[in-house]
Amino acid sequence: MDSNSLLPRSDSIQLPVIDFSDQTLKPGTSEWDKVKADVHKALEDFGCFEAFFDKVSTELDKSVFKAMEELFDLPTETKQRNVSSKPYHGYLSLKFHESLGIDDANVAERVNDFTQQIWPGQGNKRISEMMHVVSEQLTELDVMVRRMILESFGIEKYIEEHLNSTNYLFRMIKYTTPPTEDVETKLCLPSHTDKNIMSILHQYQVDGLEIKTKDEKWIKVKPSHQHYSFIVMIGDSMCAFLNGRLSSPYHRVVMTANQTRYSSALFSTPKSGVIIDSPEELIDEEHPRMFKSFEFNEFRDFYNTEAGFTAQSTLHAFCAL
Ligand SMILES: O=C(O)CCC(=O)C(=O)O
Ligand SMILES: [Fe+2]
Repeated sequence: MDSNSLLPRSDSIQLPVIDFSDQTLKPGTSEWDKVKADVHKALEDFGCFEAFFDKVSTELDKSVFKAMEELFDLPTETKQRNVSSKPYHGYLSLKFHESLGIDDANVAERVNDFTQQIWPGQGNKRISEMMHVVSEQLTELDVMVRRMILESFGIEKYIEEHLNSTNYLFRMIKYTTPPTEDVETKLCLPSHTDKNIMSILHQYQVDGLEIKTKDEKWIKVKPSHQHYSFIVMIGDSMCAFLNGRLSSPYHRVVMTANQTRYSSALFSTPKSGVIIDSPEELIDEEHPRMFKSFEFNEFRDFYNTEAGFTAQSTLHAFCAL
């Protein structure tokens, strides 16, 4: 892996690749500042990038994949025990995908609560431990990227408050290909922006993720099919916090291969009660305030209404001034 990389692979619309594998990558070093500049540029251009992060070992990656197969192979009634008081946090089954969620996935007891839901009374120590470890490791990537973003906007003083304002949801997703020859209708997950702060996506061998570029073109994301490859993406809450200086990209999942696709996502999400408000440093004549301040649950509740769900941009419809 090339630590200096911001590589458009193969052609000009490939997502930038940024390497976070260097163990010595620490705030204050020249390497950190270089990666930070790459992160800022990639997020300005695409709202996302591919990260190389080899802290997640190939063994762990394989085990997580096997555990996901094992979990999704369980009877529907068993999976339905994964309930949550928060929307989109428990078991969901839609036409061409189903997902399971672990809230506070970087906290060992909470991951244990998840396996206790699935296997009441006994849990599953092996799966709890691996899901906890992978979530903890990805949390480090989330923290590095968010630290770099705030530094790159000169708002370092908010870093600790910002990092403490979120928790982590780990979601596992299984997709099946719609039985049709028509690529257009092979849409497994419709176009959306993520509502949270940041998302770290990982897929297991089968492609399908597409991103809409600023000039409204859908591009297929072709991550390098390696255990250390992740797509890091801005969510609406980060866009609002940054007064729109970085945008959350529209993305969707379209599958053409007749295969089952597994993916996982670590979502940093504002904690209940946290008010998302742009710092005054990001508001000036050239950048007038774009969004009202809001509490995340209100925003998510709006998304669950007809108006919120069908809006061209839920964020703009909810809190444009
Ligand atoms: O499966 C993927 O690659 C994308 C998942 C996604 O966009 C989501 O869960 O919000
Ligand atoms: Fe998404």
